[in-house]
Amino acid sequence: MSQSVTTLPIATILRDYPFCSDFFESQGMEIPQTANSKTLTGYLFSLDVDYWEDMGTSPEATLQSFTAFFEGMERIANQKKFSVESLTILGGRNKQGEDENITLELNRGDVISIVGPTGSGKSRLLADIEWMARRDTPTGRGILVNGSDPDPSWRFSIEHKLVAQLSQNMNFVMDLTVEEFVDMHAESRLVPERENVIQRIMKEANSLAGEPFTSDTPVTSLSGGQSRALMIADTAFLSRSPIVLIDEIENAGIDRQKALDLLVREEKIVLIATHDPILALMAPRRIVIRNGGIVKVVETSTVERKNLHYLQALDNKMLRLRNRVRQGERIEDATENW
Ligand SMILES: Nc1ncnc2c1ncn2[C@@H]1O[C@H](COP(=O)(O)OP(=O)(O)OP(=O)(O)O)[C@@H](O)[C@H]1O
Repeated sequence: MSQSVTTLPIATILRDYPFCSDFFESQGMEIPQTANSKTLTGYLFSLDVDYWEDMGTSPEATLQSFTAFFEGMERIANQKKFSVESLTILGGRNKQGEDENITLELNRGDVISIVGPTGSGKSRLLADIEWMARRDTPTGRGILVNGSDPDPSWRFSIEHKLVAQLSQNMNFVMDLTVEEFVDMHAESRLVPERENVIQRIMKEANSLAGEPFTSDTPVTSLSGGQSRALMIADTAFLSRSPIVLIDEIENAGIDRQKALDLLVREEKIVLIATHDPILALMAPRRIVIRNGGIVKVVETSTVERKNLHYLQALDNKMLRLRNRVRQGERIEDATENW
């Protein structure tokens, strides 16, 4: 495919593969309008020796770099075709070396929380999934994708990046606005109609975050909750990874239910390690971990789901209390109406 592209007229290349203009720009090549009807190969070989001397390269080397660039971009575009229908966790051993004795299958659109005391092994389970464990981690667990052993090379492959991980600390170090950050990400994913996608991400991120932010906000000035909200919306719309691992979102002050709904709508498999009972009950199932091992999987019952709004009301009371303390108020009515 990429070989034949170089024999197409430049105008056709730029129309059908608009990302190619980035290649020419990065090479410092300004292609005049008059060359649009020439093939890329024809144009490059029509340039004189002085031009190539100035550029410090040759038409052959430029064609070779173009072909490598084009093939790389095509590979990225083709990632869409790999679909994960199921993820299976094959039990390993707990910290005492006892068998977990479990096989757990998750399907597209499933959300499952992971609960257990501090140090019990919640993050370890997420790490096993991210690493696509093949009985080669301290837990001895195995992970299957679509019922089969994933190829070990996927661990390092950008094309098969199956897992997106949202960790507790998201620190931006780039000097970019929110819009520039999302646009850069969308561009690297070859997303068509980037403007629309950016707007959707901004809208969803703002509906998740407590405090709104605009597209010209520098990413470095986002609060913890706002960056979390941005990354969740960004993951939902731009990440091709079908599996999303979340390590704690409870402290980020974002709308947890909306965050889950958004990821589910995009048909991701979502696993959330959490100490937050509300978040744990929002998921239809929860994995209970003790002493490094999965001890059971509990389905959220109808009663639990029904009672969720009581817990949320309690949580809102705590939030109001927190805000009052933050404002410097004295709290002497805590037993009455917070
Ligand atoms: N089955 C296991 N076998 C051996 N080591 C394990 C096992 N499970 C967990 N560990 C180890 O136990 C330690 C604590 O686990 P981990 O960090 O996953 O706990 P956690 O539940 O996420 O804790 P926290 O709630 O504090 O974040 C880690 O060093 C981890 O590698």
